[in-house]
Amino acid sequence: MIEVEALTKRYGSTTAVDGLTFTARPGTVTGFLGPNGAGKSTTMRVVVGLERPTSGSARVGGHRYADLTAPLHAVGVMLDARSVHPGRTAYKHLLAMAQTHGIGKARVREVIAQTGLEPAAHRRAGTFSLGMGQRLGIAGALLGDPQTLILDEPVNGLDPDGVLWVRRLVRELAAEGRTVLLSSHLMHELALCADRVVIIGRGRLLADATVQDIVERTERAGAVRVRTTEPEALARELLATGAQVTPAEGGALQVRGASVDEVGTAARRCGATVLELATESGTLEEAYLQLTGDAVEYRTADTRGGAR
Ligand SMILES: Nc1ncnc2c1ncn2[C@@H]1O[C@H](COP(=O)(O)OP(=O)(O)OP(=O)(O)O)[C@@H](O)[C@H]1O
Repeated sequence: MIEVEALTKRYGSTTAVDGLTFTARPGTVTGFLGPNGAGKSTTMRVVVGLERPTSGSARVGGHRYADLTAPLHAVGVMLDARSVHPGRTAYKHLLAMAQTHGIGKARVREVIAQTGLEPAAHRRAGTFSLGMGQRLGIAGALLGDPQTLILDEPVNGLDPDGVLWVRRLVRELAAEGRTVLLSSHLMHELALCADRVVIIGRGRLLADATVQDIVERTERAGAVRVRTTEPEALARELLATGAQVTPAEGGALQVRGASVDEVGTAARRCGATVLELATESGTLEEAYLQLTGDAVEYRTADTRGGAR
């Protein structure tokens, strides 16, 4: 369990984290999202004792990280996969970590096998690809068989096989009752592997809910999309029943305030042939973009030439 409570972290005049409260629970994969500079890394660094909070607190399994006597057994952390000494082999790196906690060589070999690093175990980490470095970082996080895992961008640099492997791994870890906090900018991937998401912007909480709840809050969710041979006639028919109708992509109509059945019946009344009819559902990416629209620190001009 990770409990972040009223956490604030300032660097001089920059407030990186601003009164943030959330809990990542056992048996759950919690996705941690936010635009660049939102304060995710700072929050994770405070949780694992690399930064002191300005105010508020962060606890792992009920303890401050600094009070943990054997941190590797309590929380497995992968914050920066490149932080490995480049001259050390994967095996030596993990063995050095293991020795700080009296963990045996058998466990080192176990996590090497679990993360698919066997063929590279005796190669220097400096020669590793980004994806192999990620696997080594995850191996280090798993070493102490911890109840809580914090993984910053674990799928970054992984090939499709690796992405699938991380997805299965985090699901398995949660199924074993562990707490997994996972940051990623890959919304589609997070939607597949996270149960809940915590979304922050400018250091503040924007949303803390299940993926399903968040997706249901999108502007598109619950609307009906209909494509017909007689869009004008159907629009008139629906407007007369009090529904709201707007033009949608591909000559379709987006309808609010009427169910699929009601739209189908209205089409029959006005003699329109229905070519397509479905309830729309949003995506985590849409929900994220809607929620963080005002909290993006670094904007890029969009493809139409204007700022979003
Ligand atoms: N050591 C530091 N000194 C000064 N400012 C910092 C420091 N670390 C982070 N910041 C600032 O705090 C804010 C939050 O940064 P943080 O790295 O936590 O964001 P993030 O959500 O992890 O971003 P990203 O997705 O880009 O990794 C940013 O404005 C950043 O510039």
